[in-house]
Amino acid sequence: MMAVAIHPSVDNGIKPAADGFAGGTLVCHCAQNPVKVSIGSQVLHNHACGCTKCWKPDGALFSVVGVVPRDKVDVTDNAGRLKIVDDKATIQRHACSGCGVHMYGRIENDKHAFYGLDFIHTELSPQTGWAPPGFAAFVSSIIESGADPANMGAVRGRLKDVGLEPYDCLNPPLMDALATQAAKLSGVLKS
Ligand SMILES: N[C@@H](CCC(=O)N[C@@H](CSCO)C(=O)NCC(=O)O)C(=O)O
Ligand SMILES: [Zn+2]
Ligand SMILES: [Zn+2]
Repeated sequence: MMAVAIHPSVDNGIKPAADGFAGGTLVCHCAQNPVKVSIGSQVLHNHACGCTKCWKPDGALFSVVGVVPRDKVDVTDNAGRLKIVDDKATIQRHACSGCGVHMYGRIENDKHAFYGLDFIHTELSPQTGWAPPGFAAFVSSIIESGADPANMGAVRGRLKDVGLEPYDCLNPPLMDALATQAAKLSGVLKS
């Protein structure tokens, strides 16, 4: 049986991070005058994401998305074409209105555990050396985009085979960070 396709950067062999790698340029898919975003940091918490909101390349079941400090994100070319996909979402995804690619996602709520971090897709960069995805998040959510529920065993099996532990939310460290922030905001945990 053919292996389940997850995402091109996973299916074609996950490439390791390069020591000392400190960023690159994200380029949208427009053939002319692409939007370009300069990233001055290695990516953190990179993961495969099955949610309905993260940008996926054509034919992929998952996106690959990670975070960088928002002050390391600089739109250098054609910023005027960026539009916010859903300004009510926690993560405001700035997409190219020409090709639809999401260039960065920003959290504007300064009480959010991940405030200060922008979400990016490193596959948009010609540079190599980005930290690869380390786990798979929101795996069950691919069903919301039309994936066959009967195929979930095969999908989770394939993710495990390539070393991406499947979770139906985020991984334990990130879920702990969200819960810690909730406990601090409610006063249960003194900060
Ligand atoms: N089942 C929903 C889940 C969507 C969801 O909660 N996505 C997460 C992860 S995105 C990157 O890891 C999230 O934090 N979303 C906030 C937002 O998207 O603004 C679905 O699939 O839609
Ligand atoms: Zn574009
Ligand atoms: Zn997502």
